[in-house]
Amino acid sequence: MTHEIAVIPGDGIGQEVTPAAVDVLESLEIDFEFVEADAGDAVKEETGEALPQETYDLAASADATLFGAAGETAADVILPLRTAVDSFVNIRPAKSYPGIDAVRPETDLVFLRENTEGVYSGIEDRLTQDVSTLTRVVTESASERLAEFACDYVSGDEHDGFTIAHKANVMRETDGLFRDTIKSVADENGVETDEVLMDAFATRVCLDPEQFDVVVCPNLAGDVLSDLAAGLVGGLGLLPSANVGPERGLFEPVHGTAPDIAGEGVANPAATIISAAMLLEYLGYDEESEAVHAAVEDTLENGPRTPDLGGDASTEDVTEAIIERL
Ligand SMILES: NC(=O)C1=CN([C@@H]2O[C@H](COP(=O)(O)OP(=O)(O)OC[C@H]3O[C@@H](n4cnc5c(N)ncnc54)[C@H](O)[C@@H]3O)[C@@H](O)[C@H]2O)C=CC1
Ligand SMILES: CC(C)CC(=O)C(=O)O
Repeated sequence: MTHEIAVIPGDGIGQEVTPAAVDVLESLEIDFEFVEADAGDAVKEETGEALPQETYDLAASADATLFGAAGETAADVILPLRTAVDSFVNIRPAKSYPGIDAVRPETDLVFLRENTEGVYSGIEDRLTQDVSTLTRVVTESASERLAEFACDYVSGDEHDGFTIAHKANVMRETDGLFRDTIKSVADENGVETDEVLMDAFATRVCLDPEQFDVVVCPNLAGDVLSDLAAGLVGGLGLLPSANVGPERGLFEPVHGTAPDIAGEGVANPAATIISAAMLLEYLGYDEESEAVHAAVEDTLENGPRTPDLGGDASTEDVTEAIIERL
């Protein structure tokens, strides 16, 4: 069966790391049909639209989407694309790798980030010159859907329940509803949970990441805390993500367009290639997914490495090394 994969490189290093991940997927003998589409700052400059309707429609109908990054228009691109695939959870693993210089080499975390609401709902107003407001939306139904996914995710021997990170001591109604709903679904499913205030989490995870495993968070907290975890493991070039919906998924590195290195051919492709491994797993290619993870891990450990990891290799060198190992 052919799977249609939408490929949306976007801007900056998205144009470098996305083709690298497609090369890796193409090197596997899987019947994928890749369809490329535009989104981001460059297409907005040309056409006036950051997310052309045909790109949205492609993501909404493809079996899976591989996305790179968008620049200033990121919110106008990635948020609707996440909606296009009905992805209610953003899975963000943050782990350190042997051979990589990391602040906390013992880190092995997975963030399950609520992906549809919170402060990302886009309800913002400028009431007067002096006053602007933002409405934060939290629903029981979205929290339940995330909790059910989290319960499923931790079933099996690998995990002992999950941690809920929130700020319900201040945002009593919104984070209170989030925390209470998730806890109640977990209790019904016999899944163990603990909870932590997200500010305390930020300190504790830096001091001792091993006390955490799977962390369920509201949307913005998941974004910020996973970037923080990137700092513990060696940088944003290592953090992949999967936006998962019931029928489709969108896979993207956590990083942005990296304007400081864009165009130099030295962006670390690991985050996007690991995102492609998550895409393979989502579509049921478990063996191929494991092989890609293993090839990336071996390359990270033994080189070549891009400059962000202390090496002097190019994006292309690293991609070729991963493909050779495959
Ligand atoms: N999902 C998306 O499309 C996102 C887009 N952005 C956009 O990207 C632009 C730049 O944002 P920044 O805050 O600078 O974040 P960024 O993630 O683009 O870069 C932060 C730092 O990490 C480094 N970095 C990131 N990815 C790397 C990689 N693969 N290899 C080596 N080094 C890497 C960059 O060189 C930079 O020093 C902004 O316009 C922002 O709106 C930011 C985050 C996510
Ligand atoms: C620029 C944002 C819309 C992208 C981002 O950082 C995220 O939500 O993952």
